[in-house]
Amino acid sequence: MADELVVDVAVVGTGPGGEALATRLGGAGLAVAAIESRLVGGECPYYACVPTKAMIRAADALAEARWVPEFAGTADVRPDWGKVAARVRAEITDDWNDQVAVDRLTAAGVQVLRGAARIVEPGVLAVGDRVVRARKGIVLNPGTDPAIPPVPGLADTPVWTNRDAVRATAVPESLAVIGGGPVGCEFTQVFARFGAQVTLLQSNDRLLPLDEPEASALLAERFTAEGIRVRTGVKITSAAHDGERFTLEIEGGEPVVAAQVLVAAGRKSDMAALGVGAYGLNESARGVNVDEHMRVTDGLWAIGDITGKGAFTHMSMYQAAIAAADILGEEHPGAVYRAIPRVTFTDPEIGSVGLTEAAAREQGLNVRTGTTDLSSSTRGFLHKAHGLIKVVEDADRGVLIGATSAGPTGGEVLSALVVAVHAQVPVDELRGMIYAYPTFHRAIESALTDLRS
Ligand SMILES: Cc1cc2nc3c(=O)[nH]c(=O)nc-3n(C[C@H](O)[C@H](O)[C@H](O)COP(=O)(O)OP(=O)(O)OC[C@H]3O[C@@H](n4cnc5c(N)ncnc54)[C@H](O)[C@@H]3O)c2cc1C
Ligand SMILES: NC(=O)c1ccc[n+]([C@@H]2O[C@H](COP(=O)([O-])OP(=O)(O)OC[C@H]3O[C@@H](n4cnc5c(N)ncnc54)[C@H](O)[C@@H]3O)[C@@H](O)[C@H]2O)c1
Repeated sequence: MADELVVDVAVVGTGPGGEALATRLGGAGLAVAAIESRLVGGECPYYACVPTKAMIRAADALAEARWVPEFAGTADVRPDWGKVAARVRAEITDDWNDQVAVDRLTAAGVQVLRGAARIVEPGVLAVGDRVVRARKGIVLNPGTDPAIPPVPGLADTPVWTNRDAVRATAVPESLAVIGGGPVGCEFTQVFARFGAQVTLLQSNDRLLPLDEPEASALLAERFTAEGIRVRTGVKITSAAHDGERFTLEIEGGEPVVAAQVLVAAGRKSDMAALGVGAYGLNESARGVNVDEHMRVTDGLWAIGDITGKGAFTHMSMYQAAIAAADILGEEHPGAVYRAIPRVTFTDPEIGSVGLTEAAAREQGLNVRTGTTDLSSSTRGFLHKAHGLIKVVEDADRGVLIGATSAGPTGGEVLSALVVAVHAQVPVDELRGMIYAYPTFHRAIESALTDLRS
C-alpha cells in the first residue's frame, strides 16, 4: 500500500509565492506539505531574478567605470568573469543548494517533500509512490520552464537557457541570443559588457514588445552603441552545431555563427503533468484561471506564473498573501491588477506600470499621453544619461493608467508612478506636487506638463 500523508493544505511547487504561502500557513498552525521537484524557492533565487541581477550589478560596475575617462581621469578596467561566476555560485545560490530554504520551511512546521506532484483526484496528489491527501485543498505554484522554439535542428544543439547561462564559468567569445524579451535583453547586455560579441535575434519587430515603443527604441539604440548587433523581425529557419560553433540560418539574411546560443524565447508550462484534468480543467491550456482570491475551483488555488497575470516574483508573492488569507478565512481585499509594475534591468533600466498607450487605446479609453526625454532634465544633462518618462492618462477620469520610466534607476523612479496609478491620484494633484531638484524623478513633472491627446 502506498505511503499516505494527510495534511490540511498541499502546496505544489515552491516558487517565491509557494514558499511564502507554505510558511504563512504552517506558522498559522495548519498541517502543510510543500512539494518541490527541483529547488525550494523556485526559479527566482537560483536561475532567474537573483543570479541575473548579481550579474547585472557586475556588468553595470564595468559600464560605470568606463565613464571615468569622460568625467574623472583614467581607469584601467579589466573584466573578470571568474569573480561573477564565483559570487553567483557561492554567495547567491549556495552552489544551487536549497538547504537553507528547506530548513526555513521546516522551522515553520511545513513538511517538505521532494518530487513531482500530480493530482490524481480532487484533494489527492501522487508524489512518487507517496499519496498526499489535502483536507482543505491544494495550492498550485509550479511556475514555468524555458521554451525552445520550434526551429528545425535547434533542440538537437547544446543551447543555453537561463538555467545554463547563470552557471556560465566563462564568457563565450561570441553569443547569439534568441529572443528580445526581458530575459534575452538582460543577458545580452551582461555578456556583451564582459566582452562577448553578442547578436540579439528578435522575431518581433522590436525589443521588449510588451513595453512602450519609445522604450524599445531607446534600448535598441543603447545596445547598438555598445557594439551589440540587434536584429529584429527575424525568422530563424534552422540551427546546427558542428561540435564547436552554432550556425543559425535567417530567412532573407546572413546566417549567424556563434560560439554559443542562448534561448530566451519565452516560457512553457505543462498542465497535463500537473493532472489538473482531475478538477475538470483543460490540460492543454498554458495555465489556469483564478478569481480575485486565487481560487481556481473549490479546494484548488493557484499563484504565480501559471495564473497569467504577470510572470514576476512580486506577483507570485502578492498572490500568495491573498491565497493564504483566503485559506485561513481571514478578511482580505481581492487582487487588483491595475498597477502591476515591471522592470527590465538593462541599462537604461526599463520600468513600466499599468497600461501602455496602445493597450489603453485598444480598450477604447479617451487617452492622453505625455513624454519627456531624460537628457533634457538637469540630472539627465549632468549624467549624460539617456532615458524617458511617458505617462498615459485616462482623460475622462483625469488619472494616470500607465507609465514608463526608462533611464538610470528607471525602476526606482517608477515607484512614484506606481503609487499614482495604483491609488488613482488625480493628475491635477500630481501636477501640484513638489519634485526635488535635480533628481531623475523630477522629469515626471515634465511628462505631466506634456499631456496631450
Ligand atoms: C532569467 C529570468 C530572470 C527573471 N528576472 C526577474 C526579475 O528580475 N524580477 C521578477 O519579478 N521576475 C523575474 N523573473 C520571473 C520570475 O523568476 C518568476 O516570475 C518567479 O520565479 C515566480 O514564479 P512562480 O512563483 O510561478 O514559480 P517558480 O519560481 O517558477 O517556481 C516553481 C517551482 O515549482 C516546481 N514544480 C513545478 N512543477 C512541480 C510539480 N509537479 N511538483 C513539485 N514541484 C513542481 C519547480 O521545480 C519550481 O521550483 C525572471 C525570470 C527569468 C527566467
Ligand atoms: N526583470 C524582470 O522582471 C524579468 C526579467 C526576465 C524575465 N521576466 C519574466 O519572465 C518571463 C519570460 O521572459 P522571456 O524574455 O523569456 O519571454 P517573453 O515571452 O517576454 O519574450 C520572448 C521574446 O522572444 C521572442 N521570440 C520568440 N520566439 C522566437 C524565435 N523563434 N526567434 C526569435 N525571437 C523569438 C518573442 O518575440 C518575445 O519578444 C516574462 O514574462 C517576463 O515578465 C521578468
